[in-house]
This record gives sequence, C-alpha cells and structure tokens, in this order.
Amino acid sequence: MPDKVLGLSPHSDTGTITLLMQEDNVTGLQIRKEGEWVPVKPIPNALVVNVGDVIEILSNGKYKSIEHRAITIETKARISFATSRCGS
Ligand SMILES: O=C(O)CCC(=O)C(=O)O
Ligand SMILES: [Fe+2]
Repeated sequence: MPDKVLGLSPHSDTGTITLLMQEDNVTGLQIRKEGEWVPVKPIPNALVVNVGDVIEILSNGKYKSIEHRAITIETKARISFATSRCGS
C-alpha cells in the first residue's frame, strides 16, 4: 500500500556510516545537492554507503554528512534495509 505510507523526512545520519540496501528498480532515496533533491538510483548488487555526522565532525568537514530523505511512489512498493554504526 504505497499510498498509505509517508517515506522518511529529510535528515542526516547521526552515526559514523550507514549501509543501505535498496530494492532494484524503485528509486525512493534522494539527496539534497545545491538546494535540489536528487534521486539516488539503485545499482543492482550495490550498497549505498552514507557518511554520518560523526565522520563529518572527525574529518573536520572533509566528508559531508549529506541531507537525504526517502519518498514513496504511489504505484510501487519499496523496501530498503539500513544498518547504522555509531562508532562506539
Ligand atoms: O530508506 C531509505 O532509502 C533511507 C533510509 C535512511 O535514510 C536511514 O535509515 O537513515
Ligand atoms: Fe538516513
């Protein structure tokens, strides 16, 4: 029921890194680049590696903890699996 869910609000990840497995052929993840929302197309058999706030702080801003969100598509169900490391 993709029309009954909300997706994920804009945020940056708080930990070190997030590994994200997206379903092929359903683009829902978007990053904010220069004020625009840019879709992150799933690549078959590939993981998205997202840098979190801790890495941005530890690297003095060299690596950015990018703002992102997940949107829903009315006609397609989407499954993503995220695992996050907090560095402890
Ligand atoms: O479902 C997604 O593509 C995004 C998941 C996410 O941003 C998160 O778990 O922090
Ligand atoms: Fe996230």
